[in-house]
Amino acid sequence: MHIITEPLLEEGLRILQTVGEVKVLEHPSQEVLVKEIVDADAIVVKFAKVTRECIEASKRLKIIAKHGVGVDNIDVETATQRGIWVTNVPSVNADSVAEFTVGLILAVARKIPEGVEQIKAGEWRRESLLGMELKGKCLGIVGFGNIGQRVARKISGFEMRVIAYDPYVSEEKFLQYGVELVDLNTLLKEADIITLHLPLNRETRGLIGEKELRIVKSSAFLINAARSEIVEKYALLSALKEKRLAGAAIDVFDNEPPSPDDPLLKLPNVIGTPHIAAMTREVQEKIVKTVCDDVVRVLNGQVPLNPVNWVET
Ligand SMILES: NC(=O)C1=CN([C@@H]2O[C@H](COP(=O)(O)OP(=O)(O)OC[C@H]3O[C@@H](n4cnc5c(N)ncnc54)[C@H](O)[C@@H]3O)[C@@H](O)[C@H]2O)C=CC1
Ligand SMILES: O=C(O)CCC(=O)C(=O)O
Repeated sequence: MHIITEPLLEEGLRILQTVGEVKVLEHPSQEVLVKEIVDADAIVVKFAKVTRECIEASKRLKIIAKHGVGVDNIDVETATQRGIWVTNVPSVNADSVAEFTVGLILAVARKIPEGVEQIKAGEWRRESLLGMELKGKCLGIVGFGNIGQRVARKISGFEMRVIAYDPYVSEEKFLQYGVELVDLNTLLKEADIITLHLPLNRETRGLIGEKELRIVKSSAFLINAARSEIVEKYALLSALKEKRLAGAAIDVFDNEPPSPDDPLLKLPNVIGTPHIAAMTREVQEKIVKTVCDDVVRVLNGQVPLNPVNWVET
């Protein structure tokens, strides 16, 4: 039996049904997931948390397949210890996320959502919507992997200076994209727009905190379409309230969906979107096939094509 924790395109169900019965749980609580995972051979997961408790409750689990890139909602360490494959779908959504990031940059720098709100409310207060031109400004990309590199490529027509920080990518890669490699402090100091494209893990949780937000220009904007917890929420709130940061565009929240009372969403200089950077028809159709194909491979005794862990034999 395989479990799916959120609704899946029909094509995915069809592929999974070739190797067994499929049970769709719609956004299960931890309690339900711990119970349902006991007899599952495979689990396909979008946002549900596959914790140590879940993994330890499972008796037959062979693969936890992430419908996306970031595996921060899966306890990969415990899965690895127990010989369970964890897979993801790298790079397939990178172009859509990069396109969306460019959209967020334009939206926040040019106050597009506020303009839309004004005109729908029958208002015409153009002077309150003075934006920032991108030409000649500096874009700072933190995390220069699949998405970060595509953001650099897609923004090139805007004639910005592009700098990036990523301690794990070779210098040649930055040269190839015409991007300056800098350290994090330099990036925070010099960027007019800072955009995050790195995974959430022990090293990156809270990477952008009080100290870092005190370095940024007060005219700068922060874009977060990576993971919320990379930025310390209360440090960000203070920076925005005290106008030490001009604005932020955020696609990811610590509790999704966020409460309508989330203090970040109450701020006029914050744009929020409901985790939709990868939500294009093209991406969703490709992801579902890749994620389910790896489930089939593992249940047929083969090695998956997109493992994020390894299993000692
Ligand atoms: N909002 C959304 O819908 C989506 C969000 N994401 C998030 O974006 C993240 C990045 O995705 P990809 O670019 O596809 O992943 P990727 O693995 O291709 O690139 C991530 C880059 O971050 C770098 N990195 C790791 N630790 C770092 C650190 N401490 N400082 C600076 N750089 C660091 C890595 O070296 C790598 O080059 C994902 O992990 C996921 O959390 C991904 C897809 C959709
Ligand atoms: O759109 C989705 O399903 C999740 C995208 C995401 O956050 C990821 O790929 O890590």
